[in-house]
Amino acid sequence: MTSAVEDVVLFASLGYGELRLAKKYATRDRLERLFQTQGGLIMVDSNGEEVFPKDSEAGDQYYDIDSNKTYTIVSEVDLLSDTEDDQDEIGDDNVISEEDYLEEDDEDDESVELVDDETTTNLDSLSIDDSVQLEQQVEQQQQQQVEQQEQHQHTTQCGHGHGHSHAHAHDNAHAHAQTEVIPTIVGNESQAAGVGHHHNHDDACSDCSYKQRQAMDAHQKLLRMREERINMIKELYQPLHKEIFKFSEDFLCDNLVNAIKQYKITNNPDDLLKPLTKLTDTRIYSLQIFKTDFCQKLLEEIDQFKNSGLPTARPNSMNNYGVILDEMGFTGFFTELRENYLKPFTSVLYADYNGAQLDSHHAFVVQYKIDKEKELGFHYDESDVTLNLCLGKQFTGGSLYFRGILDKPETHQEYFEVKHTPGTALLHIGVHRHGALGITSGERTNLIMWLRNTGGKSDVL
Ligand SMILES: O=C(O)CCC(=O)C(=O)O
Ligand SMILES: [Fe+2]
Repeated sequence: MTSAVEDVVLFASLGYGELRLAKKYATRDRLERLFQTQGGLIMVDSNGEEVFPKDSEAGDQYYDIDSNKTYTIVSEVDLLSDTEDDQDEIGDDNVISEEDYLEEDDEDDESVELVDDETTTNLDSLSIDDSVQLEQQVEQQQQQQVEQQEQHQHTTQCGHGHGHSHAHAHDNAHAHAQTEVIPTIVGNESQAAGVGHHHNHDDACSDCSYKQRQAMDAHQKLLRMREERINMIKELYQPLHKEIFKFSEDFLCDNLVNAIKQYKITNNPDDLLKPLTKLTDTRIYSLQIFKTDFCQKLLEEIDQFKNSGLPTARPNSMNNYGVILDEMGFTGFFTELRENYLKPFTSVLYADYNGAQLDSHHAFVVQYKIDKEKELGFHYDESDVTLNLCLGKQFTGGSLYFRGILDKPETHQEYFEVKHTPGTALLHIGVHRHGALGITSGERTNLIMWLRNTGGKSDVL
């Protein structure tokens, strides 16, 4: 079942995220389903040349592609319908511009206007009959992306690339400067496709503009893409530690479980909060959640999953090498953790940030390696409350830093650094602005849960 890591190919779609997938799974049929390319799929290599599938004896159509390279997947339907204007609209929610941000600061105005810095995709002149033109357009697109990435790296030195982070998000965290900086909101697929904040969007569809409907179509497509990945993983993944997929209280630290039990009897918040350490007045807390044995097994399971070559989407718009635990089959596990073991704490600590009304989560791991991605730029999360738990392995550096809560300007001068230690979790407000410093050796894997209130909407990405 395991395939060497070098068999993995990166498939980038225009506007619908990226997937890592082993070559052996990259059949035309599979890719059409994974990318929901209605009307046909066009694959283009990094030189802008179209790659055509070849029939195999078994009847599948494979591509002659190289491991560790990136190929762009284009849907013929998207080529026909996308326009530059539509793409301009996409990504509007992702970033706070410097001007707006400073204006907000100067005027002490709570409302932040969001503007678009996202790479725009100019596809309106494409015709599927004209493959030469297509190649040129995709090549141009790729070139633009490379340039944007370089620009981003020069301005932020955070090296995330892939056009989802933003050139305006200056990362001067290392300087510990007292000057104000601009965080990026880090989202997941919906952010990448520009349909972020859909859970706040009311359902008055008859009032929706054409562009809003398009964003909702994009959201539906992302949901179908996720469903395809989950189905494929369910069908083909062979777990290493089957037992950890089913939640058990035995995985949890005793004093966490005991505190919750005691609180249920006494209803005294002091009993509940005993296992927590308050780190700042801005409400960052640390606690132990899982026993070491569970953390170890989860790390091994993540390695097993990555080596399987099954489809792996980026866990958020800024980290390239993590995995989404929900897609691996852990949704039930984390729902139980959220409802029965985290919500008691978030209800008491973060009632003013929907802590008592959490009904959804996005659970994933971020990974940093010295020779790949070392750090995470300055941002805030697409969550109400975030849990950040260090699983391991061995590393130096990689501390998390916090610089005030987005909607509380009086806290913006904060600079607080926390060293990650395996087994320890942090709880913080989602819009508490933060980033991760570069690791200086080894490998770091953290489990992140973005905890949210969606108002009962189940189709949140
Ligand atoms: O690297 C970390 O520990 C932070 C990750 C994080 O902030 C995020 O994924 O939102
Ligand atoms: Fe974060």
